[in-house]
Amino acid sequence: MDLAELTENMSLSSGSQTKREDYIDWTEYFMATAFLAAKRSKDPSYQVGACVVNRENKIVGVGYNGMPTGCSDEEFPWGKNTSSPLDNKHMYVCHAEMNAILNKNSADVKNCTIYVGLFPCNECAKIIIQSGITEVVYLSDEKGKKPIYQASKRMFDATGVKYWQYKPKRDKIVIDFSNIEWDKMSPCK
Ligand SMILES: O=c1ccn([C@H]2C[C@H](O)[C@@H](COP(=O)(O)O)O2)c(=O)[nH]1
Ligand SMILES: [Zn+2]
Repeated sequence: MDLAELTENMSLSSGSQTKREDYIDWTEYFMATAFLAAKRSKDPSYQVGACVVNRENKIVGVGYNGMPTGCSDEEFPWGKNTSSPLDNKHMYVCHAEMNAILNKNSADVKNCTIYVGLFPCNECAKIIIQSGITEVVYLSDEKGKKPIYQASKRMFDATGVKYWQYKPKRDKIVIDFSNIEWDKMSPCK
C-alpha cells in the first residue's frame, strides 16, 4: 500500500472525509439530461432534448425530437428542402418539448420548469403554456430572430411564463465509461 492509499484509508476509517465539491448543480444536471436525451435524435441537422422538472427538483419527463411512435425512423424522411412537402421531416417530427411533456410520469406538469437545448418554437410554446409549465430554461437562442420564435416570446410574455438563457459554468460534462475508477470510490456500508 502506497502513502496515498494509506492516507485515504485512514481518512475513511476515521470518518473524516469531506463533501465533494465538483458535483454538478441542479441546473447543470437538468440541462445535461436534456442534452443526453438529444443524443437519441436521428435528425441530421438539429438534435434537441428537453427535460421537465417539478418544484421538488424531480424529473417528470424527458424527450427529444423524433418521429411519432410507430413511424419508422428508416421510412420517414429526414430532409427538409424537398420538392414534395410530403417528403419534408417537418410534416412528421415531434418536437422535444412536446415529447417531454407527453412522456410525463406525473399527473400533470403544472408549475414545472422545462430545460431545453433550443429556445422553443411557437407550437411548443403553446403546448408549454397549456400544460401549465411556468419556466423555460434554454441553452441556445440561435433561431431567436425568426418570427416563430418571436411569437413564442410574445406568448410567454403575455402569459407570464418566465424564460432565461442558461450560461454553462463549465465547457463539458464527461461520462467516460472507460475511465470510471470504482476502486477509488469508498464502499457503501
Ligand atoms: O421547438 C423546437 C423546435 C425545433 N425542434 C426540432 C424539430 C426539428 O427536428 C429540428 C429543427 O430542424 P431544422 O432542420 O432546423 O428545421 O429541431 C424541436 O424539437 N423543438
Ligand atoms: Zn417546437
